[in-house]
Amino acid sequence: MTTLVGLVGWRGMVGSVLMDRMTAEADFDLIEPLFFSTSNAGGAAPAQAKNETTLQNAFDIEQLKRCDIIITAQGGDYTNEVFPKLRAAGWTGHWIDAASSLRMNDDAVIVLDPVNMPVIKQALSAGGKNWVGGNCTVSCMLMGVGALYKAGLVEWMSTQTYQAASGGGAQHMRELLTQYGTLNAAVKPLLDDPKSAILEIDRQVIAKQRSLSADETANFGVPLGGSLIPWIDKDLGNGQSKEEWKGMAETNKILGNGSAQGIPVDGFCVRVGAMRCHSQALTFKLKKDVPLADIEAMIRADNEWVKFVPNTREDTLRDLTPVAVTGTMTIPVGRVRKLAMGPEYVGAFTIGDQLLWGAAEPLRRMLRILIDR
Ligand SMILES: NC(=O)C1=CN([C@@H]2O[C@H](COP(=O)(O)OP(=O)(O)OC[C@H]3O[C@@H](n4cnc5c(N)ncnc54)[C@H](OP(=O)(O)O)[C@@H]3O)[C@@H](O)[C@H]2O)C=CC1
Ligand SMILES: N[C@@H](CC(=O)OP(=O)(O)O)C(=O)O
Repeated sequence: MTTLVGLVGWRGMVGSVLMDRMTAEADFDLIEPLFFSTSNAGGAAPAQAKNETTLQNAFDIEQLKRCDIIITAQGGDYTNEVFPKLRAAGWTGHWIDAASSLRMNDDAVIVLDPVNMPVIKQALSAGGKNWVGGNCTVSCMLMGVGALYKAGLVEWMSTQTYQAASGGGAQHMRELLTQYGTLNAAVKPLLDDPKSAILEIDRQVIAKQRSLSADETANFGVPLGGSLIPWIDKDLGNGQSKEEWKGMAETNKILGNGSAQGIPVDGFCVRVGAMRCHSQALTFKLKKDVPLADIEAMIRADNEWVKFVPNTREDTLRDLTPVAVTGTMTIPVGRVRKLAMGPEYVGAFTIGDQLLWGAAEPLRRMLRILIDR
């Protein structure tokens, strides 16, 4: 019998990327999809529908209960509301989720199978049913440099992130572009005049940034275009942002090290004016002095998506930017070099499309793991 797979959140940003990937990989050939909506129940399901061509109400527990597997990119509020009701109603199917709500629950696995297939398999054989995608920066980082963790070489890691507007969602991307447009328009006559003074342009830009309307900063709270914001997600009250906290908690959970202790991972998470793709500068303290050639070989051999970028200006400019990576499954790792602090200190820079490896792809692959069993 064909597996009935409920899809919730399929038209959102993560959901659309998921749909594209499922279509590209012919996943729909293997399942009977049942599409849900929080806003358009009774409407027409997308073209990938087969027998079930009407959108179901995403809050209808009876309809959800029909599914063998539910895959959701609808968001944390939806998960918080529906998941407990569904389990309380006796549903024993597999729940695959992009939201962070259930991530740290003991009965949930953070799925990133190229990195933690053994953890997934162990949970599967123990009857695990809850599968959650990791935080985008964590997943992309581990896809790039997971080899060093797997080899047991990492004593600690510090990460400084440069996270794109898309991490906040569609409205954040629109807001960033609107701000860039407003700033450009404010100085267009001066820009068009090659003889105009750059400091006058700068003065007018900063004046415009500081006077942007509330509408133009409704999502980020402050201007991002031509600026940056060194805080992402909630304030934990101990000086750390929640995004920064996830670095250590999720890395160790993904690796099966447990969340309370494990390898120290910490740093600063920063929103920058990139459209899509999260970038990060990594500092490793390794447990021993490992030759750079060995580090390169380990990173290159880890998985089929990682791309080692030689540490030259030319290679970096060509292959190690969000513009180069957006929309691709490639995870480049470059700028790998020993740092001045000593031979065990290694620096690296990596980028990942946070809508692909950072969100949709680990979910899609978990679906395939369940179907292909
Ligand atoms: N953005 C990111 O980089 C990442 C996001 N995630 C997580 O994934 C989840 C979903 O995030 P994201 O995809 O950004 O959320 P979106 O806001 O893009 O989509 C969520 C839902 O909003 C509804 N919606 C309302 N208006 C529109 C519209 N105009 N176009 C499309 N959908 C609309 C849709 O529900 P309906 O069809 O029912 O109306 C849709 O499923 C969140 O939990 C997020 O934390 C995880 C990792 C990375
Ligand atoms: N917090 C990420 C996006 C995200 O959705 O993360 P999480 O899945 O951990 O809530 C960002 O803003 O870039």
